[in-house]
Amino acid sequence: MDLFRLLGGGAKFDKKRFKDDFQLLDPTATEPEVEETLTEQPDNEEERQKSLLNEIDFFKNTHTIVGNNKKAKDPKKSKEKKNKKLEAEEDNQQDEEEDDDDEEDLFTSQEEVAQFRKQNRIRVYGDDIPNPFRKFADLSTPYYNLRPYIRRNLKVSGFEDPTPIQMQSIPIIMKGRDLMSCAPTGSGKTLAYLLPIIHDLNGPEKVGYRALVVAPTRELAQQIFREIKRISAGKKFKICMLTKATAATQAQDPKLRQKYDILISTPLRLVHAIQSDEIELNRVQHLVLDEADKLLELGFLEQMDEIFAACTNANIQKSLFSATIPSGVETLAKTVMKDPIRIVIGAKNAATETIKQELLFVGSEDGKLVAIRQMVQKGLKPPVLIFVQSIDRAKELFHELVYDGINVDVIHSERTKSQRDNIIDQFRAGRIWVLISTELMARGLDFKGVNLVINYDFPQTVQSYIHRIGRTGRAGRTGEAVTYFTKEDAPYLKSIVNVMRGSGCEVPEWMLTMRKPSQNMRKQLRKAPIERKQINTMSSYDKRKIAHKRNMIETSKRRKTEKETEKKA
Ligand SMILES: Nc1ncnc2c1ncn2[C@@H]1O[C@H](COP(=O)(O)OP(=O)(O)OP(=O)(O)O)[C@@H](O)[C@H]1O
Repeated sequence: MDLFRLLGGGAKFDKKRFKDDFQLLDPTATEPEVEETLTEQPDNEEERQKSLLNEIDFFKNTHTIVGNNKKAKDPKKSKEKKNKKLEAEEDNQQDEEEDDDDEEDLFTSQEEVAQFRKQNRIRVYGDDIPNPFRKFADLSTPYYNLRPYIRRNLKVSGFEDPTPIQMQSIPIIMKGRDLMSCAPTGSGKTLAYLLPIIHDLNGPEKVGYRALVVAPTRELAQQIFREIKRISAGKKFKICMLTKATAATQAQDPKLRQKYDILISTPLRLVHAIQSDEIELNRVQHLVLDEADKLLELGFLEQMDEIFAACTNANIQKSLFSATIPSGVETLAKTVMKDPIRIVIGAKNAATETIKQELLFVGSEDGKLVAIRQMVQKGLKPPVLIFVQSIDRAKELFHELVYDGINVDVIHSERTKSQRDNIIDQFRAGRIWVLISTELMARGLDFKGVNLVINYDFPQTVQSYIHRIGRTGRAGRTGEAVTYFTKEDAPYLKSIVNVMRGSGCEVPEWMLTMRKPSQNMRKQLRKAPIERKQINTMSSYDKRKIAHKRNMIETSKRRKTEKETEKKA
C-alpha cells in the first residue's frame, strides 16, 4: 500500500483506515498481528521466514506472524478478560504448582541440561553454572520459589514463555553470580536481569538504594524505569530515575535517599550526583550495566570506574548485558567481576535473524536522496527509522524530507528533553511515521512495530550496525534493514557482509570476495565518520514552491471528492 502517496501534505494518521498498522503501534494493544506484510510475500520468502522462525522463535509466537488471519482483538476487553482469568488462575495456583512439580520441570541429568541448552542455542562459559529453567511455571516450584506477584505480572504482560537469555540468566542471577550476557537485540534481556533482581529485593526496605541499573542514554533509562514498574507492580518499591531534579531533591533531604530501593541512571548524571554527595551507593547489592559494551567504551569508561568505586558493598553482584560484547570488552569486564559466568545466545555479536538485511549501492551522496525518494514513491510501510552519522546531517535530511510530504521528524541530542520525550511518544503511538535519528536511538529502545531501518549513512562499527538494525525485528517479529553505501564506504563493506551472512541473509557473490578492512582502517572509522557532502538538493525557495504546489493539488483533490460525495447524497 502506498501510504505516503495517500498521506501527502502534512499527513494525518487515520486510525480507522489504517487500523492494522495502528494495531501494531498501539502500546495498549494486545499481541499485534502483522499477517498483511507476510501474506504479500512470495511463497519462498514465507518458507524462509517460517524455517528461520522455527529455529529462533524465542517468543513462540510464529503463529501470529506467519499466516494468521484472525481479527485483531479489542485491547480493553481482552485486558479485562485477562485480569478475570488471572484471578481465577491465582486461586488455583497452588494446585497448578504441584502439577508443575509432577511434570518433571527440573532437569534430571547434565546431559539433559546440555541438550536443552543446545536446542535453545544457549552457550555458557564458567564454573559451577546453574541450570536453566524451561517455563515460567518452573520458577514457582520450591526450587526457585518465585514470588507469586512477579508471576502474575508476567502473565499480565502476556509473557507466556521465557526467551533463551531469560532461561539461563535468571537462575544465574538468582544464585548471586556475576554474569556477562550476550544475546540478540529484542530478545528480552531487560526482563532477564530485572526479574531476578526484583525477586531478590523482595519488597521496599527504606535502607537506601539496593539495586542500580546504568544505561548509556536517558531514553533507555526511562524505558527501563517503565519495565521495572511493570514487573514489580503490586509491591511499593521506590524507584528513582536520576535526573537533575530528582538528584537535587535528594541532595536537599538526605533522609529521603533512604526511602529508595532502585536507581536507574546514565553514567554522567550518576557521577555528578556521586561527586556532589547527592547519592550513596554503599548498599547496592545488584549492579547492572545495560548496553555494557557501550558503557565500557572510552567515552564512558572513566565514569564507570567512579561508579564501580562508589558501590562499596562487598557482596555486590554485577551483571553485564548487551547484544554485542567484543572480546576486548570481555577482558576488561572480567577485571571488575568475581568469577563471572558468560552466556552467549546464538552466534556471538550477530544480528537478529528475523531481520531481512540488504546493502544498497547508491553511487554518491546525492544517490542516497534519490534512493530514499524512490523507496517513498514505491510505498514504504511505516514506521521507519533512518540513521545518519551526525546531528547536522540529521537536520539536513529532515529539511529535505519534510517538504516531500512525509510525516517525518528528527531526534538528536540537541533537541530539548521534552521534545525528545514527545517525539518518542509520538513515534510509539504511530503519529510520526518516519523518524530520522543519530546514534542516540540505536541502543536498547524498544519499538515493537518498526518495519524498516534505513542506514542512510554507513555505520561506523559492526556493533553500531547490529544495534541500529535491531530496532526492527524485535520480540520474534520480522523486519527489514537497508544500508546505503557509496564508493567511499565500499572498503568497510565486508564487515557488514560478514554479519549478514552470520545471520542467514543472502549476499551477492561479489561481496563475498571483497577484502576485509584492515584493523587500522576500522580504528580510523571508529574515531571519526567519513566526511560527506552536505545533504541538500534544492534551494529552500524551490522546496517551498514544491510543497505549495503539492498542497494545492491535495486541496483540489479533496474538493473534488467532497463535491462527488455531495452529488451522490
Ligand atoms: N518472555 C517474553 N515473551 C514475550 N515478549 C517478551 C518476553 N520478554 C521480553 N519480551 C518483550 O520483548 C521486547 C524486547 O525486549 P528487550 O527490550 O528487553 O530486548 P533486548 O534484548 O534488551 O534488546 P536490545 O538489545 O535492543 O536492548 C520487549 O517488548 C519485551 O517486552
